[in-house]
Amino acid sequence: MTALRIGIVGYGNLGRGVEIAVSLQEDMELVGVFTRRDPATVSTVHEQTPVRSIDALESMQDEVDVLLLCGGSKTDLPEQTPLLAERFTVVDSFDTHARIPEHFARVDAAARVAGTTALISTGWDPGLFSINRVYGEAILATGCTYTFWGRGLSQGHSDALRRLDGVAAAVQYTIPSQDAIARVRAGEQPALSTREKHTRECFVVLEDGADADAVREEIVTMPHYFEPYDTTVTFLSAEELARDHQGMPHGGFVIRAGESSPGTNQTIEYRLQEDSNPEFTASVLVAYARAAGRLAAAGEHGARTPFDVAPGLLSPKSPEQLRAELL
Ligand SMILES: NC(=O)C1=CN([C@@H]2O[C@H](COP(=O)(O)OP(=O)(O)OC[C@H]3O[C@@H](n4cnc5c(N)ncnc54)[C@H](OP(=O)(O)O)[C@@H]3O)[C@@H](O)[C@H]2O)C=CC1
Ligand SMILES: N[C@@H](C[C@H]1CC(C(=O)O)=NO1)C(=O)O
Repeated sequence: MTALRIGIVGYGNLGRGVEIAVSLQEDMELVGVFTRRDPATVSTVHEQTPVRSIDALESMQDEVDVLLLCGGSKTDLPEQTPLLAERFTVVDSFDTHARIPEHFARVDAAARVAGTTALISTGWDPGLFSINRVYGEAILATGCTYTFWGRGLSQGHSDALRRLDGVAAAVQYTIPSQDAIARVRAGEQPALSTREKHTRECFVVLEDGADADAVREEIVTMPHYFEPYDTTVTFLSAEELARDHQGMPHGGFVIRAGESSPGTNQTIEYRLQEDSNPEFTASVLVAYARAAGRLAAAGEHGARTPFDVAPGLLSPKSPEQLRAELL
């Protein structure tokens, strides 16, 4: 069987994770990394991984089956996904939840005209957690659904910080409210506002001459990312960031607490615990790359979300093997 030829667009935490994840797949091969920076300045996990300018994609349409787009959701993917969907089958991890409908529409328009396949918002949230929220609400029609993240490093929120003028480097940790979790687990089915479920802690290295108060204000008022939350901002040196904030663990869980009949309680829970958020997310993207290749081969054109992708398409096993081994 011909290996699925994968291209990585954008080489940061997620791109590095995809490079590793692809190397573990027997049915895939990595064509290379495509970056907006000078390729000579980008060092990869595996020294044999080719690194090219993103411009090289212009002439490589016939050399890549699926592009995995590893740019940031704040500013990269809104531009890159629809543009690259004009010529390639693409998979992204777009995670600005409030903007997913508009992202879907733009990518879908490009992919339909081009006759390509585009899977958007794959990952774990949006992604695996989204799927479990749908399962929960479809199965337990009466009930409440809750999502809690962390304590861990959100890549999307960290990326959003790094895009601000005056910010040289930054990370963001998401902290769930233990009181909110306790109330949910006690079966209260509480109505919880966004602010009551999580707080956000930002650690920011300023560029020389940057105005700390102005940066702080930009952060805490940032729509969708920080404005709906109680957010703290701590400024530190590049040395402190490198010393104290290297790991990228994360995780969380989705709970659907409901009733199948009055007084008969049912609970569905799906939990993730990640030593490395980027490596886990990359593993999800690579599984969806397999699905995207199959959907493209079947002539399924346009944009799709994880809601639209049958689980079996993610597996390297054949439908016959799945029925025999995992059903
Ligand atoms: N759906 C989900 O569950 C999840 C989604 N995500 C998404 O993944 C996105 C990417 O996260 P992450 O990989 O951590 O972001 P990074 O900031 O590490 O990388 C984003 C882009 O920035 C560029 N870049 C990386 N390093 C440098 C550098 N040293 N100097 C200049 N540019 C650089 C790269 O593009 P280039 O090579 O072209 O310069 C890269 O693609 C997040 O924004 C988030 O939206 C993440 C986790 C979970
Ligand atoms: N998209 C998130 C994945 C999860 C984590 C998260 C958060 O901490 O706010 N929201 O969704 C990420 O970029 O890490």
